Amino acid sequence: MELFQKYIKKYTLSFVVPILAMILCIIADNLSPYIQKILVDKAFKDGNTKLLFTLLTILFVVAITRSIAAYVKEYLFDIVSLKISRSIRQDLFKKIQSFEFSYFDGMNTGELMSRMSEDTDIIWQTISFGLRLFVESILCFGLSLTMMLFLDWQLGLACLVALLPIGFLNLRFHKKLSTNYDAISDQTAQINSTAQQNISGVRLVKSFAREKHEILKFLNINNVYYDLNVKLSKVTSTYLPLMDFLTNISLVVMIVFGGYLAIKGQITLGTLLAFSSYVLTLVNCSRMVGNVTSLLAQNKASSEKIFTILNKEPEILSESNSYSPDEIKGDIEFRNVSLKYNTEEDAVLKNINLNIPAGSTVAIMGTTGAGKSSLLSLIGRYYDPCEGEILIDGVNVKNWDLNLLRSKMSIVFQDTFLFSDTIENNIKFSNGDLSKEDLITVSEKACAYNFINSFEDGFDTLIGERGLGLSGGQKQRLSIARALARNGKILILDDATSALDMETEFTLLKNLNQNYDVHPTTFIIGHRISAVKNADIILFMENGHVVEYGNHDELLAKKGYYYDIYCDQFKDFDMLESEVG
Ligand SMILES: Nc1ncnc2c1ncn2[C@@H]1O[C@H](COP(=O)(O)OP(=O)(O)OP(=O)(O)O)[C@@H](O)[C@H]1O
Repeated sequence: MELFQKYIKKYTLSFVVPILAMILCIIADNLSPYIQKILVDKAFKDGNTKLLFTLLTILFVVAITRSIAAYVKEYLFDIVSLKISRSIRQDLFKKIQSFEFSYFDGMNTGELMSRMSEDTDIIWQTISFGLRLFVESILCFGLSLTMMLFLDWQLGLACLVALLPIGFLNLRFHKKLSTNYDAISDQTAQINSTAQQNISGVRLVKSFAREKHEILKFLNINNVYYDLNVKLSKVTSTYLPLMDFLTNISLVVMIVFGGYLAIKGQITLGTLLAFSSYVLTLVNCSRMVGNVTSLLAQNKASSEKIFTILNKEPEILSESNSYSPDEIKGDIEFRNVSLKYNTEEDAVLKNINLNIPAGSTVAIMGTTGAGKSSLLSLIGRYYDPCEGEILIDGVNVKNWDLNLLRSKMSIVFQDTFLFSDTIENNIKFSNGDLSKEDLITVSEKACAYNFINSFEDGFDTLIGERGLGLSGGQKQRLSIARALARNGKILILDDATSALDMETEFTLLKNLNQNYDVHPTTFIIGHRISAVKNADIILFMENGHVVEYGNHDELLAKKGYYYDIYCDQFKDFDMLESEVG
């Protein structure tokens, strides 16, 4: 709630005019019955036409003023609530951008989408409608009650006592709704997340003919959502009529007791008429508070979830006075580095020590799950090691300005991701200033230019959901072109050529070694000897350890893991040679 107040405070000034307009409406609403009372008691009774005309004019002016004030109030409350929800959504998006990889490992996209859309919308509705009505109803209730007590304290008090149980009921109602909305909000996130995952993985679902299973899975989640809402409906339909009943009781009290006082001559007919208007206002205010209670409860559930994210601090951050040199060389050192993704689990990297001079090409091989990607993820601080340190140009990565460090690196992840946009924009994602000439150069280097050119719209071709589908190898080459466009001093290709045929892979890797002013320190995770053999350093990883280190010739001479793979991959050639030869 503190953060919610922070946003309200931020826009305090924007609330001034709509609140004044609201107060004007409330005064107008409470003035009219009083004028009507004078109309009946003085103008009608005494046949005073001059007074009658004056009072009707005042009633007309009050009505016009109220309409204008109501317009200003509605419009400006809408504007300020839109501003607040825009601000929250923006801060939420900014916060999500600041989180490290491990945050997203434990969070699903659908849940975050719910926070950004439905939950933020609820906050908007609460401020523009719920909170406003709540405050308006309470103020209006207070003023009407004061007027009633002023006109006749006995009758006013009797109506108030009749209305008291509603306050108590409202509190209980709010509590019950809060619990229900909390569960509904979680379930909405679940629905979003399931639908989002299904749509993203629609090809997989179809290729395994798992549509029925997915429909059933969604049905179960949807049913839980339905049950929760039915439960909520039960609460609402029990409480709201009960509140209506109690509010109507006060009307009966007013009619019976007020009629009695009028017959006794203790109050005038005009007072009775004004009372009936005031009691109706009290009844409406009570109903309104009951109705918006539901929205306020919804808001409580949503804002708690949003503010849990906003209150969370990212774990991987630049230090103040961080190291931000003009240039980066690309010397990389791993000193006694170990990594754990989860504190309770075993380390996935164990005491790694490496020294990689700037400009070298390092190839990493190893069994699946050996820790190759994990090792490279430490260079750009996507994760921090649990022990040891990584130094770039002799400075611990933790002391580097994170943004600067990452802006000097290019990476192609194992899972290719391209935006639903044009090919040009996808490549330029890493460097918005890339000239047309450089766009062509990097595409050629990544062996992508020919196939891009074969498309009717060339670089303007739309890819992804809205546009043309691409093959796995084409996607990989576009991702490599995107990485090259950054022209970083550290280049990481995490199994980025796995979908390419050997010849294209060979050409691409050869291109990577040419035409640089300064060759970047390059890491290539690969499985084919042909892809790694020309590297300056080849690492072989096994179960979180670097078990072999050297160049191609050195590793062959060692007759270890690398040698075994070499023999395995080239035995067919030997067989062929011996068969042909
Ligand atoms: N984000 C993560 N959270 C938790 N564990 C992870 C995460 N990423 C990887 N791991 C685990 O760390 C270990 C090393 O994974 P890593 O991806 O580094 O291996 P790899 O050698 O690159 O494998 P592959 O060749 O299959 O890509 C594996 O046991 C994997 O399950």
